[in-house]
Amino acid sequence: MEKISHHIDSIIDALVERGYAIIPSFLPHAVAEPLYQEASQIASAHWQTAAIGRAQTHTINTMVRNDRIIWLDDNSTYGAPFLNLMEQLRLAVNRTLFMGLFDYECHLAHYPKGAFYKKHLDAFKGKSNRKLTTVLYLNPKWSEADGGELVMYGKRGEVLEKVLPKRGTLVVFLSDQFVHEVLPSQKDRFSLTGWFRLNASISGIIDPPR
Ligand SMILES: O=C(O)CCC(=O)C(=O)O
Ligand SMILES: [Fe+2]
Repeated sequence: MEKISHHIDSIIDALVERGYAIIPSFLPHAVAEPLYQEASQIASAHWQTAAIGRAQTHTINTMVRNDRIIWLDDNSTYGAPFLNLMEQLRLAVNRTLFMGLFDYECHLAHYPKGAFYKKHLDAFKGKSNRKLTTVLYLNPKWSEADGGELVMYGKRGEVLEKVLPKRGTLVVFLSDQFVHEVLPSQKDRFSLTGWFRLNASISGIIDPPR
């Protein structure tokens, strides 16, 4: 508990300072292991091909990404402790940064050998209610030779960070600020990707009543 609130404080400090945070060993082994076991045992038929965009712009393009996903619902027993931590993060961000984060959506992602996700932004300014992205890695062992790094880019296209998808590492960033990509993975790569969102009715599509 002590450790988690300490992590949440460092995430908030890093968000204020540079718009993103990378916290190795954020998720305790006892929470990561059941999630990993669950994810790695789900039969391949249950995973859906990941799409790009939502609703009208929902398209499947395997040239851009070819990972596979499963949305996590609130009833997931193995997901509950993680969702609980994200709720603590949401409340702390709202309390200190007044971001007005309303809810959190999250999916498991499986990148089989050779899978990647080319450079993209998770949200376009004013066009999406996704405000803050989280990525949590579940792989018990990962080395540089396994590839699959998350690469984050700065405003001039420079590389800001290359993150190895090691178990327990949490990455948090402002969804409309950082272009990023997942380099081809040399082996099965499991993660949880989520987005804190504004209430859809106040995300710039419909003006709130005054
Ligand atoms: O798995 C990662 O490192 C990043 C995934 C990602 O960029 C996404 O799902 O939008
Ligand atoms: Fe992304």
